Amino acid sequence: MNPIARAREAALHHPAPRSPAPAPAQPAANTVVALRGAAVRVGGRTLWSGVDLDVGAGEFVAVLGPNGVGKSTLVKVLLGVLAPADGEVRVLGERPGQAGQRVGYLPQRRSFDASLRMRGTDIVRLGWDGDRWGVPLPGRSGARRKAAGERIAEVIELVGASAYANRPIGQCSGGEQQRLLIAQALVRRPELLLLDEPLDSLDLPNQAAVAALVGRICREEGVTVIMVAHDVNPILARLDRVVYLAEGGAVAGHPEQVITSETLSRLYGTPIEVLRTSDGRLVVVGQPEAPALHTDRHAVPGQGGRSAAG
Ligand SMILES: Nc1ncnc2c1ncn2[C@@H]1O[C@H](COP(=O)(O)OP(=O)(O)OP(=O)(O)O)[C@@H](O)[C@H]1O
Repeated sequence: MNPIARAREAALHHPAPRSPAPAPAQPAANTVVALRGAAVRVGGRTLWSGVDLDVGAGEFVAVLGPNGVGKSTLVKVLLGVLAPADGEVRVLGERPGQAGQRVGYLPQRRSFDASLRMRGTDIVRLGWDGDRWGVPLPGRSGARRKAAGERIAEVIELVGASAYANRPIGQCSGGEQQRLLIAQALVRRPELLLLDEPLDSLDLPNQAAVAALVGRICREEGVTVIMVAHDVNPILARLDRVVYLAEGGAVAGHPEQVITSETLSRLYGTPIEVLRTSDGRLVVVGQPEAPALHTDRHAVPGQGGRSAAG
């Protein structure tokens, strides 16, 4: 039986699993993110439900799925910006939004006007004291300023941005801007870093460079990373696990186990084919779009499904 026929057979006869395996009742001690039976609703529509997920300390996890399935919305739930409609969500042992600076966040791509005079260091500094702009610091403000300056320089060095950090941000390339924004998210030494499509809009060399940087931050700095990704390939070799979201739930596990024709066909209830190119890249064919009107900034005109995993 060919892969499509096998997938169709599996999709017809085995309903999509709501979770990859029976979840433990309580998260393990080193669990950074835990979801139990979580569901999310926006605009009166349930995006996903019955999601069980554990992310352990120091893991590098990608959140994948078709456009509009609710990947960014998962990040908003973890940030505490949006309450889950059902189930339980814990971030660093607390309710979402309660862990403060222990969580760093890089939103979906922002572009800077070429004429913006703010320097890279100013952008990084916003991550340190952006919430206190204009408010004089009480007491030992000189010592605090010095500590802030040292940490900002340290994190700029960490992301390899020292050479251009004093340049106006609008004159930095997309990859340089992204490194500085990652530095901004890291400046308060978060234990968990939430990155929403940080590789989007970057050319291939910059995707590889930023992927390597995030992998290094995870391995060497011990930061747990959850990255929403449109294409898994640039980070595939560095990932501990992937989470594929679907309307009916989620599947999490090692990329080799999850990104398969059988698993994705079962999850989405429709035949999906996963192909591996000669250079090891994964290509997902036939992945459905979310069942709602959605402005699809990733769509390629004339294609029925995505041509890259994610
Ligand atoms: N506040 C809101 N009110 C109504 N609908 C919303 C709201 N926020 C998000 N949505 C919708 O929810 C769906 C999921 O959005 P989300 O941005 O999480 O998807 P995504 O998987 O990250 O998509 P993409 O890959 O295109 O970035 C989309 O259809 C979006 O239009």
